[in-house]
Amino acid sequence: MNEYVIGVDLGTSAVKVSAMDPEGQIAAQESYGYELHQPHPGYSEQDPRDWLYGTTIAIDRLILRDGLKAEEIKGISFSGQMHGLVLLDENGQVLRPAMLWNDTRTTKQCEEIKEKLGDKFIDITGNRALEGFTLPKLLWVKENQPEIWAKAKSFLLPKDYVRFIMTGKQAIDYSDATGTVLYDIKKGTWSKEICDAFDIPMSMCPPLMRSIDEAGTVTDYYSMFSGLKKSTRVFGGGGDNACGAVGAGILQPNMVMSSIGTSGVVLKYEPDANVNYHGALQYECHAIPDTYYSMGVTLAAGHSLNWFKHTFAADEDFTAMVNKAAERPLGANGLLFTPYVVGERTPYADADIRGSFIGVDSMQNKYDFVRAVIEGITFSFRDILNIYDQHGQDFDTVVAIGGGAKSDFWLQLQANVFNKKVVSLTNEQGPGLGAAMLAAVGLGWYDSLQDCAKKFVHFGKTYEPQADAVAKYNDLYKVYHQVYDQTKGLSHQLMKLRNNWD
Ligand SMILES: Nc1ncnc2c1ncn2[C@@H]1O[C@H](COP(=O)(O)OP(=O)(O)O)[C@@H](O)[C@H]1O
Ligand SMILES: O=C(CO)[C@@H](O)[C@H](O)COP(=O)(O)O
Repeated sequence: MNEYVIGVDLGTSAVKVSAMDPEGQIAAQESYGYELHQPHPGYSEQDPRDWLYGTTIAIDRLILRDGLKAEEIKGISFSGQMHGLVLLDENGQVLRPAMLWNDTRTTKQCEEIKEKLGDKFIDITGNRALEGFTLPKLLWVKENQPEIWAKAKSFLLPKDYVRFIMTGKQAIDYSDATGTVLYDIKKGTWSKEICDAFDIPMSMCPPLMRSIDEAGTVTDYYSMFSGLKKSTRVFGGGGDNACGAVGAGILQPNMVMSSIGTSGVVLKYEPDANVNYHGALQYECHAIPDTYYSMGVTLAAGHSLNWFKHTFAADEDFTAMVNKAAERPLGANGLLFTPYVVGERTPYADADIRGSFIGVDSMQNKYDFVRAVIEGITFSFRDILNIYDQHGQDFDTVVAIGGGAKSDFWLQLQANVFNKKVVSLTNEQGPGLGAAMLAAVGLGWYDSLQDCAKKFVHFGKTYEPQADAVAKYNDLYKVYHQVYDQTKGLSHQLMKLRNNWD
């Protein structure tokens, strides 16, 4: 009989499920998309039931369309969009739409946290309080929706909610727990000091577990409507960036990951909890037991390109559009784009900054704009790489993952903008591969994630920096780097007007 694990990648635009065999071969993949709701500037919400239905339909398709037998599915694990708040009542019912990682309505709550705990907050959590994180969202609900807060008994993060419905048990893994900023990264427990400071009952924080540990098996109820066997073992899983790093083989400090999904991430493996970036980068527990990672986040990486396409090139094929942009000259005929279309996180934690096109010229065409968007997103990653440089962190290889790594042109562009060797993966599935690896190790198919990576992770093409392009991008980046400071005041004024007129 064949045996498979399923990696569920619960992303922002869609859920993708990948069935893998013990040799690391993909047996089948399915996905299911869902809506993102942005009812006001800064708001970003999804209905947790959409994640549940999407995941169940995608798994069903593995069985019904792709011919996997339910009894062959031995284990499931998850990669989830991080930080999103799913608030539950005493019966485990969802109390309001989930507030997502790119929801930036919580600036006031972040300031309150900073005022109350200052640098101590960074010492405890390894992070600054930023709008996207879970604690500020809890405080926002407490302040603005007291009738909902009164009913709230626990919270979960997105993938934990899906796992809860599958297994009937509430839990959160360490990698996602760090992203709540309610977690003491050095002690490895929920922080009583932070819960007490903001009057969050510790009983709301779910039990903690390791990413490779078993959370339970499939309940009668979920088995009945999903078609999965009750014996299928369900493992903790991790935040999407931790899983992305596992699936990209980022298992040692000389490698970094660059991920272009809805968000953009530059991530570095860290062996212990003591490296101090003073909150300039996020610091999180890894999905690999007892290790960590640091990262910087561009809030709208793929999202900027998606926005542009939906708004100005809705009928075009994505790949064809990117290929036409590749034919435009380097620097897009003098057009520069900053990808702050939903605000920014790293290096500028600024919910009110907005994007700009600088250098618009009547001789440019649509594909110059596409090229400028792609170049601008990549420059925002260089802003993050600068922080590593400033802290004396060196590395030689960038492993590229995410939707953006589907394009040869964008991979070469990354090598040229970063002036580093960029490596792609042969089976680019993003964090879903990492999630499947967590289940494979949880089942005991491998002793460790490092062992599993030898079979599951395959590096593909290498993109070397091209000297001429590197020099030109260095010059362009110097201009890009000034745009934030020079547009900040204007963006803030516009946001104020918008809010007043709302
Ligand atoms: N063919 C392509 N070439 C370049 N970029 C692409 C291509 N297809 C998708 N993308 C980008 O990848 C992003 C989706 O990446 P993905 O890793 O699937 O996101 P998420 O996990 O956040 O849902 C899209 O926002 C889009 O900008
Ligand atoms: O907020 C973060 C990391 O801190 C994001 O990376 C989210 O985890 C969402 O990721 P994608 O949907 O882009 O994969």
